[in-house]
Amino acid sequence: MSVSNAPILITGAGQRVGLHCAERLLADGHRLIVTYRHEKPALAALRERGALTLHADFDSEASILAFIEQLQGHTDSLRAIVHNASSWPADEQASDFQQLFTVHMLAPYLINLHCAPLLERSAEADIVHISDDVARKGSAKRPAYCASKAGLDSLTLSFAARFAPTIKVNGIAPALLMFNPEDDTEYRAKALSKSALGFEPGPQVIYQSLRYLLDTPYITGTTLTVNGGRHLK
Ligand SMILES: NC(=O)C1=CN([C@@H]2O[C@H](COP(=O)(O)OP(=O)(O)OC[C@H]3O[C@@H](n4cnc5c(N)ncnc54)[C@H](OP(=O)(O)O)[C@@H]3O)[C@@H](O)[C@H]2O)C=CC1
Ligand SMILES: Nc1nc2c(c(=O)[nH]1)N=C([C@H](O)[C@@H](O)CO)CN2
Repeated sequence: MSVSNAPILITGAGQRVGLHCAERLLADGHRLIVTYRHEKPALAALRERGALTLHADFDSEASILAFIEQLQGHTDSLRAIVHNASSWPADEQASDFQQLFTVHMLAPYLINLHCAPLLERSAEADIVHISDDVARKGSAKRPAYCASKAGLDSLTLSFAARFAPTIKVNGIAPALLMFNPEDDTEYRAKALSKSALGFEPGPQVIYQSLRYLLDTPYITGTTLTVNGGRHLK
């Protein structure tokens, strides 16, 4: 028996893009489960609007498996899983390598494998990996971050083939979406100059892409590029 109002899971939804998508999906009428690592003021509002907030730090196989067990205790179905949680070190060190691959690859890999049965109980089912356009060309400054996102793009292809036809698996690969408060004027100008469209789009372009993937039944194994035309410069 398929479940029509199964919840959507978004990881790392305490702030910025994940929070925006959580708010929009609640407004669309979806039931929602979000993960957070550090308590944030915005989480209280999500709870007031009915979202289930689960603490999760995807820093080891054990912690990821513990989250999965926690999740399975709260729901027996899922409409979608959005893998948004991510770390972006300002000054990447070799010591960051393991944690970047854990959050960007091991967490989506284990959650997808263990939670596929929950998705299978939903009439429509989607997995969406939030990647990064930088995987297209590499990153001299953040090679491990970039490689971990490239690996996530590969998981999109593999899980799309593995879970078809019951679960669609797609990705969204943004370039600049939102600056961070510490980004100075020079950095901001340089980042904006890297795209053909030249502006900071904000988190809504990820929600629009996510809505498109959730609503379109004939797309799987696809990663949407949302980069303002960086590849044209
Ligand atoms: N912002 C941008 O311009 C761009 C973003 N992207 C991608 O879009 C997505 C959203 O970006 P953005 O909103 O800026 O992301 P953030 O940098 O704001 O991080 C999102 C969340 O991930 C959580 N997180 C980080 N590490 C872990 C971990 N080990 N376990 C669990 N949660 C963790 C953080 O939790 P906490 O805060 O509690 O530590 C944070 O709230 C990301 O996947 C990002 O890589 C891609 C290109 C550009
Ligand atoms: N987890 C995060 N990943 C990324 C972020 C971020 O703030 N958090 N920011 C970027 C940059 O905007 C980059 O795309 C342009 O300089 C990339 N990934």
